[in-house]
Amino acid sequence: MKYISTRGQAPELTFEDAMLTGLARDGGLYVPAEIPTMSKDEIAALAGLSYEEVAFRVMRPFLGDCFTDEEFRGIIARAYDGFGHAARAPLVQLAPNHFLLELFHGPTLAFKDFAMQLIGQLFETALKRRGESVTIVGATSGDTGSAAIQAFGGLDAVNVFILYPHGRVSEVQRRQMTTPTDANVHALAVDGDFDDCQAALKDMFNDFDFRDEVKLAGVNSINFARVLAQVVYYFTSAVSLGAPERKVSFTVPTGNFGDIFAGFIAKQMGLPIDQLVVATNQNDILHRCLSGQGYHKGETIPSISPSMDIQVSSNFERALFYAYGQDGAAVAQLMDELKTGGFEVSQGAMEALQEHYVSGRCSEEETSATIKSERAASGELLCPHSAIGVKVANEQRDAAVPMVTLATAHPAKFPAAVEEASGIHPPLPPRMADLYDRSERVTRIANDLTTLETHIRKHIAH
Ligand SMILES: Cc1ncc(COP(=O)(O)O)c(C=O)c1O
Ligand SMILES: N[C@@H](CCOP(=O)(O)O)C(=O)O
Repeated sequence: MKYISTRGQAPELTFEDAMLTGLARDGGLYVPAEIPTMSKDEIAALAGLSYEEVAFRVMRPFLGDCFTDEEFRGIIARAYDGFGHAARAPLVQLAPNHFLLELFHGPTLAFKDFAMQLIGQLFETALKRRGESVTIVGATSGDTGSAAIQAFGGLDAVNVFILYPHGRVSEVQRRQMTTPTDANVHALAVDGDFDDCQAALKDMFNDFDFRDEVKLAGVNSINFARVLAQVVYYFTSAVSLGAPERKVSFTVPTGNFGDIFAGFIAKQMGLPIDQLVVATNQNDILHRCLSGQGYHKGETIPSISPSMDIQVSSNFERALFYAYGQDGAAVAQLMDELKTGGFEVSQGAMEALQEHYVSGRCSEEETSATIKSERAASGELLCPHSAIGVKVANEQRDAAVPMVTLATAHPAKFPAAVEEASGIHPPLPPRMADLYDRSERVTRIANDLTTLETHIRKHIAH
């Protein structure tokens, strides 16, 4: 099993090397050279299995011979052991044929834990075997950072630096990043927005001297292992609703396009997915693009769903790669045009995108109204991101096909917005009830590559 870059100019790597490499050296993202498939019988056989067993069967073919079966089973078991729900990703019914997939029962209360807990264990196993260490730098709009700090905090072979946009994450998200006491994790509050943080991260990967000196690694969804772990819950939920005999649709609150792209991978593997619905907030570049208006950056407007305040959606590059028939040169050209503002999608590629994805947008008012109305209708208290999913799903869905909307975070991560909309203050789970009492450790830092790299070098050394 080999991994290739979306820009076609980087060396082909094994799963483990691609995982430890992060961004490809040509600036692209790694994808499997061929997507493994599962037969109808293999999918049907997943019914009734534990989340961990489904995870093993779905992900195993992507790993090649990098990990033994025994190693991989142990990794999966440890990854999901700390989840607060026996089903890991339970489905609840909102309305006839509309279901919510609760992805917020992990240690930091967001879907990121599904992948981050797994890759924490994968990194630890691989690095120990190799006798190597790495420097992880991550960019976050709030949830990736807290999940990474939780998963990698205290591990011997990694230093972790998380760049988050100063003043643009919720207080719970910030505290989850700034209160852990492990000496190997560092929260950096960058003067800028999430796109600035993600651009700085990619610039570090493209600065080969720095990259090689600090042994840079990435745990954002630029890392295919992150996406792979998220494929699993498409299978568990679809199978519990009757797949492979029955088609199932999914609506995904979307920002960096990693979660919905995991749905695309599940579909390519053979899972009978009808619609994959991209739900955006007011930062709706993806919705505009999928509606045929080209991909053009605008200003990021802060919203009550801050984790989705994104303009440059990293994994959209992977979607474009497949839409352009795996033409790395065409993707490289589009990404060059993006540096100066945006690009148009060719007619053929647009048709290919629209074959797989539909989209919708949700305004701030509609987000709040959905939190309120869904609480009244089904009793479910949604976080703002999940509310965006529910609103767009209701607009797009075919009543005859089961729709699964992904609930990507716990409402307690965004208490102000949820309380304002519903009048209900969502409490933090007991295990983190003292979050507001813990002291914070954070460095405020300029959005400047040299400053960031200097800071990282200095703190690795110490
Ligand atoms: C709570 C929440 N919902 C949705 C998203 C969007 O997911 P993706 O970036 O994979 O599109 C994010 C951030 O990525 C998030 O943190
Ligand atoms: N919403 C994300 C943004 C980064 O996404 P990733 O999937 O590429 O890590 C966040 O919470 O940080």
